[in-house]
Amino acid sequence: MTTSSVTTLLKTEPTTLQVKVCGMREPENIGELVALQPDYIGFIFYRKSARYAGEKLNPEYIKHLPATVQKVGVFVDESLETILALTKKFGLQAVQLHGQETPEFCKQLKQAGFLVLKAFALDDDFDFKILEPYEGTCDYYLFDTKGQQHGGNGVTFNWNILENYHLNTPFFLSGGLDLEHATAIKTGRWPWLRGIDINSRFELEPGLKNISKVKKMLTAFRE
Ligand SMILES: O=C(O)c1ccccc1NCC(=O)[C@H](O)[C@H](O)COP(=O)(O)O
Repeated sequence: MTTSSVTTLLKTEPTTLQVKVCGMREPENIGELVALQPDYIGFIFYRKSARYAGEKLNPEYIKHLPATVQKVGVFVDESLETILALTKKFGLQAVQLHGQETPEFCKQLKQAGFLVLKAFALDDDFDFKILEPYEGTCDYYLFDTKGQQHGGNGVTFNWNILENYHLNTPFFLSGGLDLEHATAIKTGRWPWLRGIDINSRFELEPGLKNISKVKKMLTAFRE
């Protein structure tokens, strides 16, 4: 098989979209979510977030969640030292970076064995060229909506901008996703889309998810 046919295969082969549920912190709520077997569960370690999980999480409880769900720590311009300490404390397999983290920083975490999602805040003027130095330094990009907060703004961006995506790193779609978007996302207009990230549109209050609503989204992506 030639390099170009491998590339074509990789870009067009249908894949099941993965689902990440972000902003969890209440033990019972976490237990109910994990029972639904999402692909990823996200804990926010950014103090200014309304979903900051930090001290609320019991490290032993989080460490021993079933291995079927990958645990993601969400950080904003945090030091490498702190990220490494928190991943160890809570047994996290993945890190999601929502600040101005450099390609070198992402690479260090990837080389340390973590799955790395680098988030970018998109608006209509976003230039995907700025992602070029990040190629090969992270596992996924996470395309979120540019807003007042570093994340969790609850607003979608104009997905038409994704037509300009020209790189080779698969990405997660994020930013204000709700049940009503499931069909449009699944129609698969974006060859490099590998998953979705849901958060505030599935909350009863910040940090507490509406489990039956999350279940509907998971079902929509698995049928
Ligand atoms: O959710 C937050 O409060 C948050 C704060 C700072 C950095 C990241 C944050 N969330 C990260 C996520 O992965 C969210 O799911 C993503 O931003 C989308 O959130 P939403 O627009 O509420 O669906």
